[in-house]
Amino acid sequence: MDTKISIDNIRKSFSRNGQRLDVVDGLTLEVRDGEFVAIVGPSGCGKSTIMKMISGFEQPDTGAVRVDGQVAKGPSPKGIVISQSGSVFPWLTVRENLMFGLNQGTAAEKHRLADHYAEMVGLKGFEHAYPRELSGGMLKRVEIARALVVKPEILYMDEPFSALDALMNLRIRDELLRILQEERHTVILITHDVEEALYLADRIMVLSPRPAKIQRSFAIDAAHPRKLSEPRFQEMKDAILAELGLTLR
Ligand SMILES: Nc1ncnc2c1ncn2[C@@H]1O[C@H](COP(=O)(O)OP(=O)(O)OP(=O)(O)O)[C@@H](O)[C@H]1O
Repeated sequence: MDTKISIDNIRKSFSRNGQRLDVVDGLTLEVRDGEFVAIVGPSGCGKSTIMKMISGFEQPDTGAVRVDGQVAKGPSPKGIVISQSGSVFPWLTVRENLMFGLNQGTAAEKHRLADHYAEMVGLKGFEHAYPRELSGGMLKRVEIARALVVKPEILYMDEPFSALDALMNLRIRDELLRILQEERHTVILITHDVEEALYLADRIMVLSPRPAKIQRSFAIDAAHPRKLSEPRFQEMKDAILAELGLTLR
């Protein structure tokens, strides 16, 4: 498979109270077209900063991020970010939210596309509902549908499910996998949830404490759905937690 995203030795520091804070310290990673890469790291190590640089919203001090071989100087139209905070407009219905990013086509075509993606994420029948009428899990589905409707080549997911309760989190993971089987996207997921990464990703990159760099990577050569209770996943989970400095007895 071809390289989709190439992250070449990126560094980032911030200045705080006149002091330099090194946040990312030489991160290098190649993501193949259609690959699902999860990045896990300890709290405050620089995960969101890394995601902002990869998605083009922040520029690295040195190094470069390339998408399809082109240096990313800003957010690429090829990718879309799904974050924890959410971006659903409360004053628009589900259908209107989904239509918002569509620039081409007639109103009827936009309706059809919006309703298709609403159905895909399990929101059929809620096209005319307002966000305040939806549960947290349904809102997250609107978020995912809003990202998918513009047919992005890359999904950048920054702790997208962390605000959901545990059960809804598990459901949404399965929906995401189902959608990715229907429409292949390249995905970068930032998470602190090792099981989420093990369940979803083709590869897991474990970050060091701040300043962040890749400490170790784990390839997961296993089909979906995955049963995380299997010994091989438990062993990998223990190894990842050990990398994060959490050794369980
Ligand atoms: N724009 C900024 N200016 C100054 N410092 C910043 C800026 N953005 C992030 N930082 C600092 O960089 C460090 C890493 O922040 P970042 O949000 O990337 O970490 P994180 O791993 O995503 O955190 P968390 O696990 O809590 O979500 C923190 O100490 C933060 O205060």
